Amino acid sequence: MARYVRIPGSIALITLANPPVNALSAAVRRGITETLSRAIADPEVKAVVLCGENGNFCGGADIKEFAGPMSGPGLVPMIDAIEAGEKPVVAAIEGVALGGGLELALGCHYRIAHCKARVGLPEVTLGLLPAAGGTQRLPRLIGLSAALDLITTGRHVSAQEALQLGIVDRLTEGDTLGVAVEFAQSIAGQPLGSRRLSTRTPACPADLDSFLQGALVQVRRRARGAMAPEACVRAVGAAATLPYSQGMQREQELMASLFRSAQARALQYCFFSQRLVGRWSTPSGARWDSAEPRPIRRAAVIGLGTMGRGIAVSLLQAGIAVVAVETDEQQLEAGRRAVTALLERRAQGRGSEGPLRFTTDLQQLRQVELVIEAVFEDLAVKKQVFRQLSAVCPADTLLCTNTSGLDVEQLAACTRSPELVVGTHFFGPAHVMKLLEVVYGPRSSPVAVATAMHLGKRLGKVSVAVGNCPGFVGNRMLKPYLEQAHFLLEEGAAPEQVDQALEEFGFAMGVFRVADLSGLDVGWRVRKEAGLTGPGVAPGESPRRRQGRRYSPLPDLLCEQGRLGQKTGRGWYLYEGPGAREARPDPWTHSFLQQYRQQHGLQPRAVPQQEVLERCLYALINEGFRVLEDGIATGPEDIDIIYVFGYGWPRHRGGPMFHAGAVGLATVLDRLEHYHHAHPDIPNLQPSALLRRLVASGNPPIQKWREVIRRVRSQL
Ligand SMILES: CC/C=C/CC(=O)SCCNC(=O)CCNC(=O)[C@H](O)C(C)(C)COP(=O)(O)OP(=O)(O)OC[C@H]1O[C@@H](n2cnc3c(N)ncnc32)[C@H](O)[C@@H]1OP(=O)(O)O
Repeated sequence: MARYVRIPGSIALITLANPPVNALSAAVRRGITETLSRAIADPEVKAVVLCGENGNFCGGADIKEFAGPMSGPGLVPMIDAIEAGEKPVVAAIEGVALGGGLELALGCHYRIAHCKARVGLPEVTLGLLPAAGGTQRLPRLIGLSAALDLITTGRHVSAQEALQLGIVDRLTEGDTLGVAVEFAQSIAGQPLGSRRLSTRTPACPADLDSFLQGALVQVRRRARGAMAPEACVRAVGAAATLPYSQGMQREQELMASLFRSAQARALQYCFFSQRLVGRWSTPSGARWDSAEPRPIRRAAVIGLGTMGRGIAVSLLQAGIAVVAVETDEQQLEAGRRAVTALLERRAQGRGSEGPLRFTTDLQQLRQVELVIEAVFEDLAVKKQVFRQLSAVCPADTLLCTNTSGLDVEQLAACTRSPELVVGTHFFGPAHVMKLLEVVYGPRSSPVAVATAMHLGKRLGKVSVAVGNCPGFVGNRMLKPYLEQAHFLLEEGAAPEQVDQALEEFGFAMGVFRVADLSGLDVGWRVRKEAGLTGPGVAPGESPRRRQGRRYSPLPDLLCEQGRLGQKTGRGWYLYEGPGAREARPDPWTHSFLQQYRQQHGLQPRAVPQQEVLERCLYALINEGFRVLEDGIATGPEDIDIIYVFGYGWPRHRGGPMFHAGAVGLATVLDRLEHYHHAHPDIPNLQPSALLRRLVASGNPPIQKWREVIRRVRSQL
């Protein structure tokens, strides 16, 4: 679908028409090919302007087509034909020119962009590379170094940066199309020569080999195990060393190695899942398309600890006025300094922020439309805060709790309007991390859920609506994962061995390095409150059994030794000193584990890497199936997005539930049965009913799981 219009002054206008983003589907490619031939054949036409309908130039190739057989004209010959033509083609870029959309624009001889447009080659984020000449033309236009940055990160570039880099020739604040048409008239008949980017020689760094080597090291570090970034480096490297036609051949070969890869499938699944979670629904029938969010202009944050500070910054940056509340002047002052410093650090190049007020007086909340409570993670303290909030805030104020797993309904019960209470589980640092779990309680109203989900979007977060249970989705699933890691230490593994297996799988940090970073005392406090350790434990109870199941006291024992992680300079690992970050294996930990095993009569064994992965990951996945059975998450995509955006699950592996499907559900079931048989005292290894049902249903693709989930839920 591309429209063709002849406009006065010998200009042909070709408009891509495939809303919402004019993706280059087979029909659009056909449309461009045909209309371009028409323009070339028409002797009256002296120049062509290419634009997109609906305020968007083009969002790239149609990702939905990737799963099926490719049909219609290829992108490469289509773009080559534009570049090789004798009539100048001007791209008029509004909205976005991304991926194949930018490659199309690079095949044009001139590019004129609206000042609010964005361009980029985000193929790497889909497990691909820009294989319609992007890896060959962009370096020839802006130099190897800048092109490599854009292509390996996939970042979107503002129109201003695109102008500075030389990607676009001119910006306009007004009528992009009008400017492009006028420009096309002015250059009609001029020689095209080096406007054909394929004829240029790219500007390269002096020591090309070490530059490319350095780039490979960098991309490997950034996304461990991801194939596409490496392929991008190699393709861009080819632009520097080979003539254009051979570079294009290399680009095609590298693309062929990626196109049908499991990683590309996983990343494209993430793309669509990220959008799917926005179309939320709850068991009570509330839905994204029927519940109307309330506008939020003024909000309050209660508690200016680490999380509260980040939440306040996030709100302010979204242009929302914030009242920041602390209990006493000293804490308030500390909060004020921290928030101001964060805002200053992030100020450069950002838009205007909403006004900010600090107070210790809850009466100042009479005007706010939404409150986010971010006090200490203690139910009694939070209940007290909710009682106070309910007394001072207007009755229609939405009250949110930032908790990582406490019961939202118990807090709602402390208020006069329980239907206006939801959980907003931010991830730290809250102004950086992209995930927001929006937790609806049994009484949360559709408008409350819709407002929190909409707020998350305004804050630039990926929001996922989840049900109310201890730990919600993310932390609930984390528990069996952590538990397995501790059991593996008891059985003979070392922390660095477990971490290495997980890091080779793709996590940025293994479980023990993460624990040291976040502080071992966090979990210790939770376990004490749950009566698993400390004074709440019944006298005479075995240290390795709690509540009728296997328990590992290892992390408690470390805390009792004052080993709380990085902040104390020692945890599972040893650090240079308190606050230092480089983790070193600690002989103390090894001998502590040895003594522990001896004390409990445990015969250490060599734990294979595969067992580390299977037990940690499959225990987590198994809990994911239970989360689905219980209706806490609506579909596997919700879980996967939570894990990719909040828990460092490697994106190129799609998320835990996608990974289970990729490994094969029957395999996951088989391995869980095997491990449960070997460890009958670990209930988390017992395969869930849903997993069994999915296997019995013939291992359907993940997109079909929801049907089976509905059946299982209806029978429970
Ligand atoms: C032969 C192989 C060649 C590959 C080269 C390529 O071009 S690969 C594709 C490269 N392009 C991209 O990665 C861009 C992907 N899209 C986006 O980043 C964003 O969608 C956007 C264009 C920046 C627009 O963002 P916005 O927030 O405004 O909207 P949504 O993201 O919600 O998108 C609206 C709907 O459009 C669908 N969609 C977007 N891009 C594509 C695409 N390239 N192909 C197919 N569909 C696309 C998106 O899925 C949304 O659909 P819904 O059904 O409404 O969820």
